[in-house]
Amino acid sequence: MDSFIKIRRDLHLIPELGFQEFKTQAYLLDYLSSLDQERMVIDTWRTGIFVRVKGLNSTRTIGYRTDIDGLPMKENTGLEFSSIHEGNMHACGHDVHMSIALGVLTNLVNEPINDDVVFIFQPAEEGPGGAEPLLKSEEFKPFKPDVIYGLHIAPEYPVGTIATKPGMLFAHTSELFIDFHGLSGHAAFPHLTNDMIVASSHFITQVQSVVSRNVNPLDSAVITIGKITGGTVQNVIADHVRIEGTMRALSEEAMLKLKNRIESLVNGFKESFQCKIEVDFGSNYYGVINDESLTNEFFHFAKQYDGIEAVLCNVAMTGEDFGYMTKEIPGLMFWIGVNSDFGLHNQKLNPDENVIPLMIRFISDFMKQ
Ligand SMILES: CC(=O)N[C@@H](CCC[C@H](N)C(=O)O)C(=O)O
Repeated sequence: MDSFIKIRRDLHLIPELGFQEFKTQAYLLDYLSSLDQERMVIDTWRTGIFVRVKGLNSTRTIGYRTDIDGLPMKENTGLEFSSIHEGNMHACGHDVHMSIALGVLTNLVNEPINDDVVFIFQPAEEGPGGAEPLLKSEEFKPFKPDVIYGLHIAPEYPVGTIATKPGMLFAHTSELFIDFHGLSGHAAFPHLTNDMIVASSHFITQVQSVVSRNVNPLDSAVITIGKITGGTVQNVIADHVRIEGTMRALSEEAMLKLKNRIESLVNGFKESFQCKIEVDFGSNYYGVINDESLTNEFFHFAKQYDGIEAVLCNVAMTGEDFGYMTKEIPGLMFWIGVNSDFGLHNQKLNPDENVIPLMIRFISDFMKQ
């Protein structure tokens, strides 16, 4: 088996949530210790790692970022190397991202190019967001690159396809947590209680009209509620419901509109349901905006590369805190096809591992050119 497919499987076994990637960090550091130390400068930041691979005659520093965290989801792939961390899964491909990063890094240590290349193993992409604090950290300062690249697996494309576009690739995002507090009591005496299941259900229905009625139809946005918790038993009225979701928008104005409308809806609901409601917008990611000239140069290279099909894609409503990096540093993110019947954040996501050696070769060659 290809050694980087083996690494992907090892990492797939041990998915960890944001800022708890201790075993993952230890695994990565252990692998790095097996390479020629003369060529590398390594530092850690929380559960992340920075590695500078020294070039032969460097005039600039190229950055390459991979995310390293998993999701709080139970895996259902049936794979022999399924997660041994019950309730956590690499369901967004960060195991594949890491193994590709290690492969490219290894190639550049063994066959250095002129420029320095900084590899960023970034924690907490799925939440609460590692990129923003990482960029502000003291540890990052000596590693800051002049340009930055990152990739993301795309289940819907075949292996060998690369998709990206200049300008906005991923949306602005904001998490959404809302707690409804009422009064519990006997199911038979609703008039003596304040039922938060009824209040929150109305809210969930009404919040959908924010996108359809308040956002300019030419300016896309999404509000998704992914989790509801509340109540204790079928015949007790619930005094607390928590809804958890995420909002996506293609402009900062539209995101502000979503937040303002939610605040006003909440104020109305407090009045109409006579309850206490707390809103928390959690972590917010800036949209991923690809640098035009880096994208064109990359596209030009990919178009003539044997075994790669480069396609222009549409902007996606996915979020990525790589957006904080492209805000500060000219950068490019691209999708890589992994041909899975099940999509991102699905319990059965099963990327085709042939993408790993192919992308290691392609990205190493891109850096070498
Ligand atoms: C690529 C991808 O799937 N990213 C995540 C980022 C989540 C950000 C945050 N936790 C949120 O839910 O808003 C995504 O869900 O798009």
